[in-house]
Amino acid sequence: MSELKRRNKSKDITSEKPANDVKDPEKKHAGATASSTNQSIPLRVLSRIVVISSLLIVVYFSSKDDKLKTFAKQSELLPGKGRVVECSAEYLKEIDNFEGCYPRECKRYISDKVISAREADDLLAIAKKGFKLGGSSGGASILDLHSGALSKGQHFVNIYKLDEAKDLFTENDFNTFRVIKEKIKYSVAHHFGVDPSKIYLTSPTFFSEMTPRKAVTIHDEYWHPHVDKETYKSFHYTTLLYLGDYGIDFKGGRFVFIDDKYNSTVEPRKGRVSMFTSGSENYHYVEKVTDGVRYAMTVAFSCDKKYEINELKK
Ligand SMILES: O=C(O)CCC(=O)C(=O)O
Ligand SMILES: [Fe+2]
Repeated sequence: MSELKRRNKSKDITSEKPANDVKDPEKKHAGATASSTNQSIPLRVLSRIVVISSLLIVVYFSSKDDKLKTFAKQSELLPGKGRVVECSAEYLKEIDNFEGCYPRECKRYISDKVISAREADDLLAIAKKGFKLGGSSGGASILDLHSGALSKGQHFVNIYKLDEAKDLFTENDFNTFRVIKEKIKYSVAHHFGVDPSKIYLTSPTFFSEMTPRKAVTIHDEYWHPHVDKETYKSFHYTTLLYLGDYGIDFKGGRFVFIDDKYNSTVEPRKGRVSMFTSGSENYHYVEKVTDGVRYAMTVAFSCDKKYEINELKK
């Protein structure tokens, strides 16, 4: 912009010069002077228009930045931070069918106190063991320990059917998963005011691995805005457990809640749990990862017992 201003300024000076520069009186007939003065007025106006428009452009873009607010920073240790949002009508209508599962309020809630960094590391080690045997050819892979689904190339394989995976996961691994899942479940029940025996672990519950690699199939395109309830029918409460740190282990990859006035970002932090009602009140997306590898676990709960999945067992 300063370059624009500088150029406009120099245009102004050039346009005024003939009017003031009366060194050769012979050339300075009244008509000639009048005509250069007339010319200088529109140029001055024009230059002001250019300056004002440039200012408006700057204001527009900086106000766009204001529409993105950080809700949870990676560098802060949050005991708990929530924001209440108005439940969508469809969500309430559906959830009304399930006794004990109706939330006190719809919201998103972030806590760094539910799961420790040590527990997150233990889970990460389990996830990495699995991902070693697969990996999408595009930027996003998943591993679902319940169904066995593992991204491999452009498809999915069942990890439990791979010879190399026979003794990959130990009883201890499954116990680690179960303990963490239970802690998350009780935390959801507590923060949404629902009966813990009335929310059921549901599918898909999975580890995700996101990289800057170019997407090859639609499954690699994790950055599209979506409503979880529409993507995954059985979801009523979504939780995300982050297994790495934004800005340290990877760049990009912030989680973004899309709201009317402004969007709110959650910066992943190891052990951070984000929980929210899965209706359209919590429309969201994940920014593209631009560097490093981002690991997280999606754990979801349904109010509908028919969507309950079994505990992990050896
Ligand atoms: O990993 C995340 O932060 C969010 C993933 C997500 O939106 C989903 O699994 O539905
Ligand atoms: Fe989602």
